[in-house]
Amino acid sequence: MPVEEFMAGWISGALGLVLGHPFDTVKVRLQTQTTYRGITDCMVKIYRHESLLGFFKGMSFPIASIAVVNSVLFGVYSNTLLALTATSHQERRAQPPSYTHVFVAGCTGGVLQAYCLAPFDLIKVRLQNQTESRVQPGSPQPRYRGPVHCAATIFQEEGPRGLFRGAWTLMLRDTPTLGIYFVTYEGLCRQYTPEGQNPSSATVLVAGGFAGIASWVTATPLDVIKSRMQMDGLGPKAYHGLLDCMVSSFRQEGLGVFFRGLTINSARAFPVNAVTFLSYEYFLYSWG
Ligand SMILES: C[N+](C)(C)CCCC[C@H](N)C(=O)O
Repeated sequence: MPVEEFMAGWISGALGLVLGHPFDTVKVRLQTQTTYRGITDCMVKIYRHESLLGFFKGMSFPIASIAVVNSVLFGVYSNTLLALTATSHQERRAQPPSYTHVFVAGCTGGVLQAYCLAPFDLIKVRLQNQTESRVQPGSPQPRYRGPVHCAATIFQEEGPRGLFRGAWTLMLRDTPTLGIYFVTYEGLCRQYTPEGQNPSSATVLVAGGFAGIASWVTATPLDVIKSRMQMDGLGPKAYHGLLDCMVSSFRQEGLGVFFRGLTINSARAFPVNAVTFLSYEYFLYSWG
């Protein structure tokens, strides 16, 4: 089984992740807390109260986990295509796979990566939602002192299954939307590349950026629900499940609730996925 795809997926994922994390923190706060009036207000408050560090809360764990998550996504995607079409990454430019195959391979990568991502994502969301200041002495201690402490506390307070809170919603969010991700990327690359050639760096950047946006736009409604389900383990339970969370969020906040974080998700998605695809293609090309 070709392993370069796994390696390239890992490194490119890490590069994209650091770039996008500040956007991600603002997004999670906007989705789960009601104290902010919008993106700018949220950014100003985080900066004033928690300094620049506030934007990077909860990042160390995703950096460690991206090794697993992104390499599973890209590795499974590429190897599923290999199984479906019998063409390796290098051969795929000359013999492009059908969009159905690309979609199926993307969904397969999506299911497996969601399973690996679930506990890491839960911890990230819990840490990002802690608003205690780290710089002011004498401010109250946050509930979780760091990722490992957070994992241990969830395990103790909510049981081993607690670590997979929101996992089902995460899988529903990621399976079709990662199919869309790869179809958009492939589609745009083919559109702007002469037949049989490799896409230029500019094409890869733009196609990757728009693939990220397309995937996040379609993922946002379930992303909101996912974040809420993940937070719903602290204190009395607010929701009976995925459907109940959707219905009661809609009743209380209207249709707009499903688009919370859409602007910031898209703004983050472009640079993150442009860099992810560019470095992925670059590594595969230079190792190939
Ligand atoms: C499927 N969903 C839209 C949730 C994620 C797709 C993009 C994955 C990328 N690592 C990123 O963080 O942007």
